[in-house]
Amino acid sequence: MITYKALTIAGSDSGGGAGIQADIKTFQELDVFGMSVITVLTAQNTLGVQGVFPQALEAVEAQMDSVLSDIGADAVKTGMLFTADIIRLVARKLQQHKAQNLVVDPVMYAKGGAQLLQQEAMDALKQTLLPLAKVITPNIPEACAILGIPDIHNATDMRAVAEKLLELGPQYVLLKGGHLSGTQAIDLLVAADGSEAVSFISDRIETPHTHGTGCTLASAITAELAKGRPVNEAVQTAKQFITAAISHSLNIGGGIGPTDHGAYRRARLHVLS
Ligand SMILES: Nc1ncnc2c1ncn2[C@@H]1O[C@H](COP(=O)(O)OP(=O)(O)OP(=O)(O)O)[C@@H](O)[C@H]1O
Ligand SMILES: Cc1ncc(COP(=O)(O)O)c(N)n1
Repeated sequence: MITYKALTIAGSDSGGGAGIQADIKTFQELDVFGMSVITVLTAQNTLGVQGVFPQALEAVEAQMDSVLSDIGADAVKTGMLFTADIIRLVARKLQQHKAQNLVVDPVMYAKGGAQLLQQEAMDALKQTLLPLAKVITPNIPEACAILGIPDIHNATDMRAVAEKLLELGPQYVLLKGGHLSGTQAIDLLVAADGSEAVSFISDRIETPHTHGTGCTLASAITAELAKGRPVNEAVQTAKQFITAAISHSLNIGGGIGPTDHGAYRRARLHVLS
């Protein structure tokens, strides 16, 4: 029986691999009831982003009020928010509804390069949303953009970048190393309470089909936090989930294909049977 509830506040990806669609699939696969607040509609496929249509602020506010005033959420994730006004509204409503277990994925660019956060929205992200987060999950280019520093290119520099991000107020920073080269995909978790940094390491899978990996990882963390798991355990399960999904990524469409959100469950069923 599903008893835990998670909410994603993000953009819709018509292609189904990232955004709201990836998040809801991930919640379902991890046995958590999924709900959504759609901030932006994107016309998107494996080839790129063909259109970006921000929703009216009233529409975003009404969705948040509907869900949080009645059903509530054990954990909340934010993804593509696009404008400073949407970010400020979302932050205000999350505080008003006393949202718990907030995971902020500071989405800035799609894999194909399309801009998913307006340049002038960076200050709003830093000042209003990041301080509310339990966990933030930047990739390396996003982390460096937030800090206003040049991109880093090796895993040893990740610790300093992640710790600098803690100064912006989140309780944990999970810095994703998917954009580095090398035979391993290394993510680093650091905590504001001073506990030991932890690395989550998997073999790097050779595939171009990684559309939506960041969304999927963050929503898997959110699902596990909704169940009451500690952050370390939530990230560990999420890393297993995304590694399985990338291992079975889908060569559909003519560009960067999505991952298989069902792979983690199927692997576990296989082991259990
Ligand atoms: N080729 C790969 N093989 C194995 N794991 C990977 C690979 N690429 C990314 N990952 C893992 O996938 C997760 C997402 O990392 P990534 O750095 O790709 O995020 P992202 O760039 O934010 O994703 P997106 O662009 O989809 O938002 C991390 O756990 C990362 O280590
Ligand atoms: C609506 C939406 N949210 C997030 C992403 C990032 O995912 P990716 O970088 O894998 O394209 C995206 N492409 N679309």
